[in-house]
Amino acid sequence: MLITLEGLDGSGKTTVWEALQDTYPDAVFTREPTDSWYGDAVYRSINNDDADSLAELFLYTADHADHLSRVVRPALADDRMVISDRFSDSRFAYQAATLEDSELVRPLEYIQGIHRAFSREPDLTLYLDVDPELAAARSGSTNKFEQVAYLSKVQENYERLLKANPDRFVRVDTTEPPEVVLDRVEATIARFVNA
Ligand SMILES: Nc1ncnc2c1ncn2[C@@H]1O[C@H](COP(=O)(O)OP(=O)(O)O)[C@@H](O)[C@H]1O
Ligand SMILES: Cc1cn([C@H]2C[C@H](O)[C@@H](COP(=O)(O)OP(=O)(O)O)O2)c(=O)[nH]c1=O
Repeated sequence: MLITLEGLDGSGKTTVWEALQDTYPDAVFTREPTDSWYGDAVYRSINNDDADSLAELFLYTADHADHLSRVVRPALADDRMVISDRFSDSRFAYQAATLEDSELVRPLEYIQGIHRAFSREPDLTLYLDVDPELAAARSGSTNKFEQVAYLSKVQENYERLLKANPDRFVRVDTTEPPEVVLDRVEATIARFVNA
């Protein structure tokens, strides 16, 4: 079973992901960008304000391909629960925003198409919902993606994904304190696992 955590920067994904490690000690905890050299390349691009957005999409996608074949698919083949802090939906939401004014006609659909050929859809995606202003304040706006205007576009893309996949996504309100958010996430996962 593949469970993913998605949301804007500062939505509290990593806080939840860390806490879940105590609740599910047998699960495989992983994340994108990964800690491989592909992930290092991605972080170099994140920290480069002049990075080409299309090149960046392919760096993130290369990291995802390696993540899938090296970590995710083997764990799922062993019947392990995999919990990933960000996954393909981050590309659909973020890179569709960076590529909005590019030569691509429908960036979100284009990026989904690339993934469809080789990727694996999560079974359950927890969307940690936060407005862009709070997200930027919580994340400290430390990189080029953490600005309110950009995060608003990313949020719109996430909303499109939620609308298109109502059975896979569960929205969690993150204006509540971290322990309440964690309770909601755990209850959702428990319902899903026991269904
Ligand atoms: N529910 C919450 N309410 C208030 N602050 C939170 C909440 N969840 C996380 N935070 C704080 O917001 C910041 C960003 O959280 P983090 O888990 O790193 O988010 P993300 O991984 O989505 O970027 C951290 O300082 C964290 O302590
Ligand atoms: C995985 C992924 C991340 N990102 C962005 C979101 C973040 O701004 C940045 C780094 O991700 P991450 O380390 O998860 O940041 P945070 O904990 O602040 O949410 O990379 C993409 O644009 N596309 C992607 O496919």
